[in-house]
Amino acid sequence: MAVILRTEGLNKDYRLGGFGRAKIITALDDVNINVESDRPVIISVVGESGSGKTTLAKTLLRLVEPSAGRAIVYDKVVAGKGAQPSKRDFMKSVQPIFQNPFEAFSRYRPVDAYLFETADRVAGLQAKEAEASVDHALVAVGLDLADVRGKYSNQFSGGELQRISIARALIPDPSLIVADEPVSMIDASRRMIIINLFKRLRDEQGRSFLYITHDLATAYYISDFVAVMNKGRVVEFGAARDVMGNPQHDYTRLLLSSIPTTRSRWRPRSRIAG
Ligand SMILES: Nc1ncnc2c1ncn2[C@@H]1O[C@H](COP(=O)(O)OP(=O)(O)OP(=O)(O)O)[C@@H](O)[C@H]1O
Repeated sequence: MAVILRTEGLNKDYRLGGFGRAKIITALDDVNINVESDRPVIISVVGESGSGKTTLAKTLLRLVEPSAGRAIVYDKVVAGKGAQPSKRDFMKSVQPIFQNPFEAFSRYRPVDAYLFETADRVAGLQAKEAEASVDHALVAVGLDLADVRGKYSNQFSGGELQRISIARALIPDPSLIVADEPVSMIDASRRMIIINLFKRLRDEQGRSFLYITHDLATAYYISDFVAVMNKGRVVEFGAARDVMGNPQHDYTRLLLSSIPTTRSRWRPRSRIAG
């Protein structure tokens, strides 16, 4: 079994204010998560605003350096002491999807230019391979190169643009995709297209996901594992059916009680390792 994601004593302190008036904000406080599996998984991180979810995502994406501890993705230390892969190797194995697809693409540059740039600079593909890889990635998200070539971000809906972001993330053939609130800016009617796409990419392409969300309903629906964060700490972590079906922590119960209608419809996936 591979260690798909493990964090060991992960800590992140932000220092605010000048000398003498400095205030320390502990965004991650001894975060320990361990997911070992022989199949790809979707791990959701839920918690209210300010609980540290984005800081965890940024740490795994190497956008912030942890103050202590380390993170392991697919058996490699990717953040903290002893981080192994070079930047390019790292970007091939862990790719991001961000909240606002309109911020990911400038309106003055055709979106396919971003895809070809990723194929060249991150995946290291030659022109012909790049063309095939970009098209393949777009087909995986329900589009193709002919739909996208030469068009600008304002010619797409938020949902389409987020699917193009996902295609971009697929081009380097990553093992883990870190998706920070990927549907919160998308029209409610189109959210499930993205959520179902994550499931399909897990099952058909073997990608694992870290899905960061406020939305417990979609977390219920797609997760194999769930981490519940509160004030920088992971207060509950485990197989989704355990955390959501039999929460042990008061904070998890509080979160769950805020969505009673969805909870009553939730059913665990039978193949979750337990
Ligand atoms: N660059 C920063 N400098 C200082 N404090 C920060 C910085 N980034 C985050 N924080 C603080 O760290 C804590 C955790 O923030 P974080 O964005 O990780 O939470 P979150 O759970 O993702 O919240 P949200 O759901 O609102 O995005 C908060 O108190 C936040 O104000």
